Order: sequence, then C-alpha cells, then structure tokens
Amino acid sequence: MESEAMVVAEELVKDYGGFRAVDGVSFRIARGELFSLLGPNGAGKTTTIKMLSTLLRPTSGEAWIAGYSIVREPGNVRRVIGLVPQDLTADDEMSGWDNVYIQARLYGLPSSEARERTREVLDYLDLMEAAHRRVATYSGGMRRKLEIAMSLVHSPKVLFLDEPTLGLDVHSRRSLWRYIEDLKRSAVTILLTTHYMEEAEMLSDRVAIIDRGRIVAEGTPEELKARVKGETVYIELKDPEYTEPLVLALKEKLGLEPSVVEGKVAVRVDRADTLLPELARALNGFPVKAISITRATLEDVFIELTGRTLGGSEEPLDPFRYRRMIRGVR
Ligand SMILES: Nc1ncnc2c1ncn2[C@@H]1O[C@H](COP(=O)(O)OP(=O)(O)OP(=O)(O)O)[C@@H](O)[C@H]1O
Repeated sequence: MESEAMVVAEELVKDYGGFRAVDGVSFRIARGELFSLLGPNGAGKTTTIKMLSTLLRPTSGEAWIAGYSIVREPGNVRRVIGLVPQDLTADDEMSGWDNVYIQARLYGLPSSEARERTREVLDYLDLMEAAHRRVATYSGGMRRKLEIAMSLVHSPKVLFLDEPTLGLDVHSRRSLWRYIEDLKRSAVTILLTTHYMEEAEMLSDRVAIIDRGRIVAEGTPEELKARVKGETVYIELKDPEYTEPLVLALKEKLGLEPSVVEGKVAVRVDRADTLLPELARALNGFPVKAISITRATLEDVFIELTGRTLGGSEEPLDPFRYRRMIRGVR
C-alpha cells in the first residue's frame, strides 16, 4: 500500500440478499485529499461509506483506512475515522454541548480534554452561542454542523461525510461548503458522497462517478468535464423574427448546425473562444440581445456516461436533448 494513501478500497462488493448494491468498487484517497462519490439516489454511496466505516461487512473485497483493514481491524479503523451519516444522530433533547461532550467521552478522552475539544469544535463550527440550547431548537444547517462537530471531536484522520448538505436550503448549503473547505486545509482526508454536482465540483480534488454500484469514471472535476467535448454558445435576439434567418446564416456562412433552445439560437462547438471572431462577423446586422457560453458540467458527464440524470430518473434519456434542457434552464 502507498504510504500516502489514507483510504484504499479494493473491489468492494455488497449484496443485500440477491441484490448487488455495490459491485466491485475500488479507489484510493491520498492524505489530505477530498474525494467525492457522485451519483444518484440508490447508486451505492451510503453502502460504500457504511462498509468503509465498519458499519457493514463487505460481501467481498477489502479496504484499508490509515493502513487498518476494515475486515480484520475494525476497532482500529473506528478510532481513526469520523462519520457524519445521512440520518442525524444527535439527541434532540440534549444541548449541542452535551451531544459533543458525550461523543468525546465515548472516544475515551479524559474529562478536561473532552471539554477542551468540545469547545474547540463547537467554536470552529460557530456553534458556541447555541451550545447550551436543546438541539430540538436548531435549524437544519445547525444540526448538520453539530453532526460535523461530533464527528471531529476525537481528531479523526479520515472523515466520511454522507450527503452532508442533503435537504438544506441553498444558503445553508453554501455556508456548510465553507466549513468543508476549511477542513480540507486542516489536512483531514475526506470522503464525501453527494448527488449534487455543484457540490462535487466545488469541493473535490477528485471525483468518482458511481452508478448502480459501479464507478463509471474517476478524475479531477476538470478531467471529467474534459470527457464531454465542447461548449455551447447561446445567442439571444431582441426580435424572435430573426431566429430562423440567423439559423440559416450560421449554417451557410460558418457551416454550423445551430438549434433553437428556449427561443435562443444554440451552437455546440469544440471551443467557443476561437469561434467568437467569426461569429461576431456573422452576427453583423442581427439584433443581438445577449451571447452566453456554457461549458460542460459534471451532470453532463454523468448523462453522457449513463444516459440518465443525477436526479435518479430510471428513464433512459437522449443525452444531447437532456444536455440542452439542462443548459437551457441555467
Ligand atoms: N438494508 C438494505 N436492504 C436491501 N437493500 C438495500 C439496503 N440498503 C440499501 N439497499 C439498496 O441498495 C442500493 C444502494 O443503496 P445506497 O443507500 O447505498 O445508495 P446511495 O447511493 O447512498 O443512495 P441514497 O443517497 O439514496 O442513500 C439501493 O438500491 C438501495 O435500495
């Protein structure tokens, strides 16, 4: 095993009865890296995290966390990991402080150190002001932060975050992202699962796209997006009467194959920047209101690979049509 790899998963398989939820998943996460499993509901993300955090025994395969085998050394694994599960675990009737403090004591920290760490992690997550209130009075975002505080109190080397922003509003999600980015700087190794592509794109050093229990692609967000070639240039006109003439002009003058998406003329090209000078000439005389360029997103990569969206629809879709729909609404 590489000394720098803090998480190594090799051919992990999990069957629930006759159903294979995780089907031979392998990856490595280097020390201090944030690695995301991105996939729709039911892809096998939670099951993978449960195996790595020793809550579920794999049907076959192995994994090592900080060098400890999840199969043969589960006790050692538990000491070096922190887990923020999807189902929140804090006791609603107790204060935030007590939840974190009890967690610290459960990890064997002596009382004075447990108090110190409780204060540190609550402070870090900006929860000190609310520390002595019952958790029942916390907002959704505060609850998630409390779960993170609980998972950090024993200074884990590896942190598992299972859909950490699920169900949060946009504001709370963005605020939580800032804490996760901060954690990255503190050299904790993080495995995050999500079905929000912006989240994976924003936070991850590397992403594995998971679908139906299998990793279908892996790389940095940039590498993955480079798999979906091209960009789309949208031209919005002040007067819709010119839409068809513009489509014709772009076909004839530039040999392009434009389509019309939500009233805008859309052109898919390898590189928009090199097209712009010619495009500007071709647009001369047309009443242009706006020109926008969109690049591929991780959602496009998922659609390209699976024909489905991250929303988890089981309906196979025409990838190009769907890509256009998604771009159209952004
Ligand atoms: N205890 C179980 N018994 C039977 N099937 C299960 C069990 N737990 C999960 N599954 C199934 O295994 C598959 C993977 O589930 P898992 O929870 O790992 O997916 P996920 O990617 O984390 O999705 P979600 O974000 O919805 O939790 C799903 O089809 C799910 O229905």
